Amino acid sequence: MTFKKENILVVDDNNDMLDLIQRQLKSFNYRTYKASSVNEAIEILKSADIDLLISDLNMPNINGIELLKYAEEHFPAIPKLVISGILSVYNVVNAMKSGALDYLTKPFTSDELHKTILDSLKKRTLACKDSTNFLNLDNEKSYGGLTGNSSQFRDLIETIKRVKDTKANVLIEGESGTGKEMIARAIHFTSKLADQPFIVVNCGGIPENLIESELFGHIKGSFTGASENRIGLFQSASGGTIFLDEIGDAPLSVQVKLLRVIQEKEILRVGATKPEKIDVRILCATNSNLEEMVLKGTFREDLYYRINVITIRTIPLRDRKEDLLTLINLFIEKYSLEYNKSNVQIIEKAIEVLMRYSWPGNIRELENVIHRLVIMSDDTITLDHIPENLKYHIPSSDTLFKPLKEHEKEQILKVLTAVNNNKTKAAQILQIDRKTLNQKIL
Ligand SMILES: Nc1ncnc2c1ncn2[C@@H]1O[C@H](COP(=O)(O)OP(=O)(O)OP(=O)(O)O)[C@@H](O)[C@H]1O
Repeated sequence: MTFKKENILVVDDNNDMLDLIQRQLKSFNYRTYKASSVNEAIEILKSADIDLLISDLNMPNINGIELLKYAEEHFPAIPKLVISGILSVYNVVNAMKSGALDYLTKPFTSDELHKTILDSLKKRTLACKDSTNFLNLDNEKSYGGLTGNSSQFRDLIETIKRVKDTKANVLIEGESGTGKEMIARAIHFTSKLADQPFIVVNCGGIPENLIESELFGHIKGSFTGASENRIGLFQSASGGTIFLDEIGDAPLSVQVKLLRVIQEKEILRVGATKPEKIDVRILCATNSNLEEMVLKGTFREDLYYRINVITIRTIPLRDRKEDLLTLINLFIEKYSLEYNKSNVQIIEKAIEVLMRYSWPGNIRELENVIHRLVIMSDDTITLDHIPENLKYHIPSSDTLFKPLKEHEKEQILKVLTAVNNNKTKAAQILQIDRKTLNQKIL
C-alpha cells in the first residue's frame, strides 16, 4: 500500500471508535497513529511527525479541550479537528478558541470524515499565512522612566507627582521586580532635587560589621582598617536623595541609628563624638512585610512610622494585565533597537501565552524573557520562540489526583525556587508567615 504523505493522530477513549476511524483513514491511504488518552497523545505528538490531530472532546480525567490548548501552543503548525458525540455550541466555541479548525459530530460517514480532513489540511496553510497578526498598541504612557497603561499605573504617577517635591519620607512596598527602585528614581529625577545626588543603598547587601561605617562614615583609627577619615553614603547623598533598598534587612543596631538620622537630621560617624548635620531626602523600599516584622520585634516600630509617611504599594504584574501588554511592546522596541533589528513583531498567539503566565518575577522576569525572544527571533516572535515553561501545561493524572497537602507543598517549593529560596519573600507571596511555611515543607 502506498501512503499519502500526511500522518494523522486520532485520539479517542473508545477503542471501537479508534479502530473504526483508523480503518477509514487507511482506506484514504493516510498513515494513522492512535491514542486512547490525552497523555498518550502528547507522547506521540512529541515523538512522531504528525500532520493532523483528530481528537474526541469527552474523555475521562483530561478532556480533549486541554489537549487542543496544549497542542496549539507546543505544536502550532498541526491543524486540529474535533470529533464528538455531544457537540453543544459551548463545546464548539471552546474547541475553536482552543485551536480547532473544524469539527465533526458522531456518527459521521467515511466521506464526511475525508472531506473534513482535506478541509482542515487546506485551512492549516491559510492559518499559517494569517498568523502574522501583529501587536498593535495604543501609544504607551510614560513618566520618569516608568511605563504603564493601567488605572493602577495612573494612580501611581498621580502619587509620585504629589510627593516628589515634599519632604515626606516614602516607603515603597511590593514583590521583587515590580519596579520599586524605578519608582524611587522617578520620584527623585522628576523632583526639584533632580540635579542633586541619588544614592542607592542595598541594606541587605552590606556585611553587618561594615554597614554603619558605610552609611555614616568613620573617623581614622576608629577600627582596624579605618586608615583615614571617610564620609558615608548619607553624606554622599547630601542635598539629594538616599534610597534605602531592602530596609527590612537592616540590623536592629543600624535601625536605631537610622531613626536618629531621621529625627535629628544628623549623623554620627563611627568613632566620632560630634554629630554632623545632614539634609537628605529618604526613600525606602522593602519586599518584606514590615508590619509583621514590627509585631515580631525584628523591625523597630518607631522607625517604621518615620519612614512610612507615604506608602506606595506596587502591584504584581499578574494583577495589571493592561500594563503587561504595554510593557511587552516597550521591551520589544527597546531590544529591537539594541540589536539593530527593525520592527520585531510578535504574533497574537505568542502574546496570549505571555498574557496568561503569572510572572512571579514580575517586570524583571518579563524584560529578561522579551530580551531573549528578540535575540532568538529574526523579525517575528512566534510560539516556537516562547520558552516551554510559559506554555500551556496539562497536569498528568498522577499529579492531578493527589492529596491537597501535596499540592500545597509543591506550590510552596515552586515559589521558593522562583525567589532563590528566600523564605521571607516566599512567605509574603503565599500570604502565610515564615513559621507556617517551614512547617508545610517538612
Ligand atoms: N514601570 C516600568 N516601566 C518599565 N520598566 C520597568 C518598570 N518597572 C520596572 N521596570 C524594569 O523592571 C526591572 C525591575 O525593576 P526594579 O529593580 O525597580 O524592581 P524592584 O521592585 O526594585 O526589584 P527588587 O525588589 O528585586 O529590588 C528593571 O529592569 C526595570 O527597568
